[in-house]
Amino acid sequence: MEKANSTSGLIRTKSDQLVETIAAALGAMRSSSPVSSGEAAATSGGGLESSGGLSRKSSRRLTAASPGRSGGGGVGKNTHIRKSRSAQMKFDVDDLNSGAALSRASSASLGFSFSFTGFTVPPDEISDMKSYSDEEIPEDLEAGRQKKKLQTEPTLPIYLKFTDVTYKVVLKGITSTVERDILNGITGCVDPGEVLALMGPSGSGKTTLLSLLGGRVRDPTHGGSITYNDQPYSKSLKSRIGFVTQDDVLFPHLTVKETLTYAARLRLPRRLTKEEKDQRATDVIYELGLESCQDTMIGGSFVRGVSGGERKRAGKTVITTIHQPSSRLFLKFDKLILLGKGSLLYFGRASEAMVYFASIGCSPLIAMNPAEFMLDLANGNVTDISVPSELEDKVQLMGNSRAETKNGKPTPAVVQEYLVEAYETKVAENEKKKLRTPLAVDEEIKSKICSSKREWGASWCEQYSILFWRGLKERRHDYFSWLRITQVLATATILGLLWWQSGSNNPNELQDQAGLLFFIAVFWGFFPVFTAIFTFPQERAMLSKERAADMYRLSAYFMARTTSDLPLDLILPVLFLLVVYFMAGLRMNVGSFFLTIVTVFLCIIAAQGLGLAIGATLMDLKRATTLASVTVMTFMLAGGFFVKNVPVFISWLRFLSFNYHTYKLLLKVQYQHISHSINGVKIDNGYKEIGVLVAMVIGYRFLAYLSLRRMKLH
Ligand SMILES: Nc1ncnc2c1ncn2[C@@H]1O[C@H](COP(=O)(O)OP(=O)(O)OP(=O)(O)O)[C@@H](O)[C@H]1O
Repeated sequence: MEKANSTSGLIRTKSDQLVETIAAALGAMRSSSPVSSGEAAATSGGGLESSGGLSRKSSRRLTAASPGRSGGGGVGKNTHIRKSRSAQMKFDVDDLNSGAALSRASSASLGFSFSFTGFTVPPDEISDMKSYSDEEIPEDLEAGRQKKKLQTEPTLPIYLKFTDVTYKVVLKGITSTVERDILNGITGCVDPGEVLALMGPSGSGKTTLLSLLGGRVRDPTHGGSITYNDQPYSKSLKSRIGFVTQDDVLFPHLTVKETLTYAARLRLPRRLTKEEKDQRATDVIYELGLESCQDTMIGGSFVRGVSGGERKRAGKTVITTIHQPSSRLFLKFDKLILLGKGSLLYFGRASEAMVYFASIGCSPLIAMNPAEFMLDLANGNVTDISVPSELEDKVQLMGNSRAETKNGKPTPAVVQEYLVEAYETKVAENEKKKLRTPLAVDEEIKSKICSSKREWGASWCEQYSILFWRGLKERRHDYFSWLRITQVLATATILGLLWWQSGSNNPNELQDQAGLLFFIAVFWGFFPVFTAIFTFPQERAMLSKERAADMYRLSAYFMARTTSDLPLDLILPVLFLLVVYFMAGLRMNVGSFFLTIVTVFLCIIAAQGLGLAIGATLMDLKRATTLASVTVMTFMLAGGFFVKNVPVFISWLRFLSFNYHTYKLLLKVQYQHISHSINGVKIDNGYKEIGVLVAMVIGYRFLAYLSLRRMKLH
């Protein structure tokens, strides 16, 4: 009993925290302009949605709450599942202007038809949700204007059925391996225009079920059947499913408008023109009341959500997890699934749930919100709940044993057992029978689900260009980072002063200059590796989210991401060499200067390739930086400056070193007219070095691409 109480206590605490978070966010937003925890619009699960209510999330990683997860947590192997918690509330114009409405952009109003959403505990005082019919146009009463009705694409209706869904994880210990059942045969269905709420105590399996239904866990360990319009999951569904996760990732440096516009351009059907897509994004901004903050950057943290009512207007199929809805909100749900320890305690119309529990002898003894009542039941906490005579008999029969707790009430395990059994015997078979009846839907609708053809919102070139510009915009601050420019210029100046007007007239002077050239080869081989390492691990969550929704091809993303930094990669070494070259008095002719720039540029993009490959392969910054530092150091040592008489068995190492090839090329550019060998390094025609560097530029990138291809989407 104590356990049960503490669980519901936890839920209440979350609710309280949420109220505080929202209050704080609203307060902050009224006075500030940057979009932070409450002011922006989201594209999640790859789409956009307008809504009539406000949703908010209070972020919590599933891993934090769910013991027994391995690594970063998740379901099955390494699959990460995060969950969204948001609150639905009625908001006023003030809230809108302050950006409170930003959290309502989710997955579908740009025409996507299937949404899985996570909601959090909506505080009773503020939660309310109005459901709209397709014909209704929500009126912004306080602003005294009628909101423009959002134009949306015709929605493909999706009837989702799931029968006997089971899921287990294999927990590998040091000595033994145990299988743990997470879901034990869950059956239910949800139709277009309906909202199905998943409820249950923490750890009851809501997120796991949500992820399975959303096609996010393609794991052979799940059993039972999940069909969409009577068809199994297919790739074509990817772009039709919006999946709003707890810590939805967005680019913090993009503005609200940019975020929505890029999402619209990538996700809306190809038959729409760019202008029409942009217009749709603008409509969503107005619909959400985000006009005042459309040009504000999203910032670090962000809240989002969706309104079930608005989704209904779009005819979408919605599944959401929710912890503790208010009575009013609870009654707005069409269907409800109540889970307890992975078992189904109730599936059916939300409005009939109380009647069902009364029919099996469980009713509240005090006035209680239905959601609270059901969570207490699912937790096995029957303190204020009447229990059927069967259970009472059990307590009496067993005295102080298994069935009884201190105050004469059955234990949570017994309550749970009773509820599962009651559902199995009274309802389950009937529901399964209903689900076996084939749907009376058009063959065309069915075939759309079956099609394994993916529908891209834009051609490869368009995807490339959208992602290229999005990348440039997102990183515009890094791009013109004065810190980076100062770092490069300061290093260049110090080098220029140390090698001030150095000559190449005698071996000593040559030796000195060779030292400078080697440093240049090391400097421009070192930094690019370490900056490139961050590229993919940092964007992993975004990439994973957008790829799971089939927003673009990986190759388009990869090309855009690896080329959008190139202009800066050229600007910085040019600035550097302009300072060093002339201060140090290197070979004064245009050709040599130009070739030096080209050589350094080749070195940079080869080194970047290595960084990208390491980052993409390991996807873990700590491990990646460790590996990179060892590699870069090895390449530097094998670079031909520090040690000349390398033992034969290890001499091959220098051919892997971009520092070595760059150094050789720089020596050639400077001294080919003076000598055939400088400082122990032979000067030849340089083709081999160029060839090797070009091979590194391409080869490392190819490796990075392959690693990304293998990356699991979640
Ligand atoms: N990959 C996994 N390895 C081990 N245990 C797992 C794994 N995935 C889920 N579980 C366990 O399965 C149970 C159900 O997890 P799930 O996240 O689906 O619950 P939930 O109802 O969404 O919980 P919450 O409301 O706290 O987010 C938890 O006890 C969790 O620890």
